[in-house]
Amino acid sequence: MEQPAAARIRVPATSANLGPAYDCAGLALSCWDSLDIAVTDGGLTVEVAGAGAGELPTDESHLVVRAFRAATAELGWTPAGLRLSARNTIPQGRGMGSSAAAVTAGVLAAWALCPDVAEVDAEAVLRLCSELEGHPDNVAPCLLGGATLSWTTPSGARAARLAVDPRIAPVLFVPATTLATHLARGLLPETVPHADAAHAAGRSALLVHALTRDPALLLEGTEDRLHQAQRAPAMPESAALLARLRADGHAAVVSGAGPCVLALAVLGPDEDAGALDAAVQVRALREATPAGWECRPLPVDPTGAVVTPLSGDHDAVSSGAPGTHP
Ligand SMILES: Nc1ncnc2c1ncn2[C@@H]1O[C@H](COP(=O)(O)OP(=O)(O)O)[C@@H](O)[C@H]1O
Ligand SMILES: N[C@@H](CCOP(=O)(O)O)C(=O)O
Repeated sequence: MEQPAAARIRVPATSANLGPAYDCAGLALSCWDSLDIAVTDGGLTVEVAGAGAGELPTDESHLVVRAFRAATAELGWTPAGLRLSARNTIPQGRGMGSSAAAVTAGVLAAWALCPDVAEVDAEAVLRLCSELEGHPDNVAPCLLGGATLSWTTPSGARAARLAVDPRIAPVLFVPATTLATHLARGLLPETVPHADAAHAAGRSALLVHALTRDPALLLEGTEDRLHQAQRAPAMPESAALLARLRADGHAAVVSGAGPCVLALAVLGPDEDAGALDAAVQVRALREATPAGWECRPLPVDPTGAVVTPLSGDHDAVSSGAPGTHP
């Protein structure tokens, strides 16, 4: 069976941690980068439109290219040349998982285009993406869609998908400023008190229950002691917004390593679920938006990464987990 010479890869933004579940929970959001990647006779061409245009490199150091090369090396394949055309809508350095999306796109492209591969191995892709990214909590929802739990074993990262309660509506607050994830990780202490570890374990377990069965518990289920306060000096506006939203009863968290803030609104008329009228909630959140920030309701992306062959004579290539588009 002939592999496609080119593929279109669509990868979603993700919000990691969701409060207490540091490095292990994440949510895919309806905001995507789309990349056309083609094998050519030689050389490397990189074009970037949208987020990062004119700023991201267009050579071998481009993150999608680096991830593609890492995957082709694992697959034992050396393509002659490569053409990459990216249309990005995920802002970089904001805590929306742009680097995980880039890594996922590059690794999936290698699997989709490699002539010796019949189908994408979802486990191998998750393992390599997590190694390249350094933690699995963004790449797991990027690949699988919805909300995921992810963890690392001696043989690599693994992930499980959660069925998110459909009343939960993510609303993202996006500042103009950026914070590199590696710098934010450097702000965290080597160790934490046992009481804080116990708090994180309890709240993370509660978070899963609240996300899947009882959204009324989201405010308590998103309480964090492991990273948000420790990183606050690097993003004081985010910390202030977070405190204000939580004091008003919104289940708000720092998105990933920040500086975006994510609020999990609970929509619908079901008072037992702690829901307010949808319009009231979204209006209240919009009114809380600081000057210079953008308030973006972003529904959960249930699908995750999508791979579409752009030529060749066989059906869409996918990991089996990521969806496919006709
Ligand atoms: N679409 C992309 N294409 C190429 N490189 C990217 C892309 N998105 C992110 N990156 C790289 O990752 C960096 C941002 O990663 P990171 O600090 O983890 O922020 P984020 O929270 O957005 O993932 C960028 O500065 C860039 O080097
Ligand atoms: N668990 C990580 C998540 C980083 O997410 P990003 O979207 O900021 O890359 C962390 O908190 O460092």
